[in-house]
Amino acid sequence: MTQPPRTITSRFLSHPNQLGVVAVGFNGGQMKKGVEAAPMALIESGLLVDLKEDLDYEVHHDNTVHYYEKDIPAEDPDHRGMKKPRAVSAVTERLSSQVYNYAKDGKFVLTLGGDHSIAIGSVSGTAKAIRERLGREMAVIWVDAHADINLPELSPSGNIHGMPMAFLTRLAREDKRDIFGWLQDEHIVSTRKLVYIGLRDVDRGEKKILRDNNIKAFSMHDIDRHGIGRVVEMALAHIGNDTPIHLSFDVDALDPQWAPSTGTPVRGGLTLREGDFICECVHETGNLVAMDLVEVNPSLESVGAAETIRAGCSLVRSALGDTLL
Ligand SMILES: NC(=[NH2+])NCCC[C@H](N)C(=O)O
Ligand SMILES: [Mn+2]
Ligand SMILES: [Mn+2]
Repeated sequence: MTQPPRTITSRFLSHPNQLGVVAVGFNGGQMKKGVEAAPMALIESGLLVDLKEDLDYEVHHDNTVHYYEKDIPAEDPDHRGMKKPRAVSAVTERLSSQVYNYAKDGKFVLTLGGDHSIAIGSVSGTAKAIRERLGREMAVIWVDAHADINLPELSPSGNIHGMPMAFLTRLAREDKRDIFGWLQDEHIVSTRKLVYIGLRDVDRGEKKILRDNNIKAFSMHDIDRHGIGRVVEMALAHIGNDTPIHLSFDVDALDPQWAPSTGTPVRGGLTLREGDFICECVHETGNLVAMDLVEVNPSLESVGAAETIRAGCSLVRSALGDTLL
């Protein structure tokens, strides 16, 4: 269906119709191969063409899926229980500057993962650009079955895709430059500006972190109790209407019925319609400046891969202003 041309507005972007896209084929934040193929699969299914042709975005993309082979060190022993810490650090450091380069011009930045460890790069890059450009702190809406805020020592798996929010808030810190020591003050997100939606598999240590730091979190229980409409309203009210938003969407927030092809599926999740609704509402604020879509793994559950890719495309389109009517 063709849509009437649309005026794209945003309080915090100088070029709200310009979209910088970074395709990140990285899987080193967890152990399952296949998640590196997601950006290609999403693009091949027509995502960027839709954004150009249906939604009128001017898409800036280097037509490359980045695998960062040259940045990945040969030697990468575990450190504080973290697996592949130098690889994740090097890749996210590079990604951070790629995202920053689009965001500093006032473009919207879309990062297609890859596993969720890449948010260390995308969120830090946006946060730095927003600070420089607007002198403001940015908020993060993290839609996920998981909180991804494990401290290295408390992580049950050692997989860094379960830790990005810990490094981004400085709850986890490391001085070695090649293990996230490159993260500076300008890259950091305040725990007050973080909101979760969709949680249902949170580790013991993470629950304590959420409680001790008073982090705003809406679980599936909250969604069952209040309905998705009220939950999104409360999440946005917590952030306030004067704050730029980075939306980090892990496809495993959706129920495996809608997104079976993902590395750590958890039953009892969002319907695709609820996921799209979250994205639509965040778009409607006019405050969204960046989005990640992560954890699509087309090689898992081969029957469900096309379904999962379609769900991912739908979430991105919704966040970028696609409407039903
Ligand atoms: N981005 C994700 N899918 N994260 C899953 C994390 C699972 C678990 N909490 C861990 O730390 O290992
Ligand atoms: Mn997850
Ligand atoms: Mn995640």
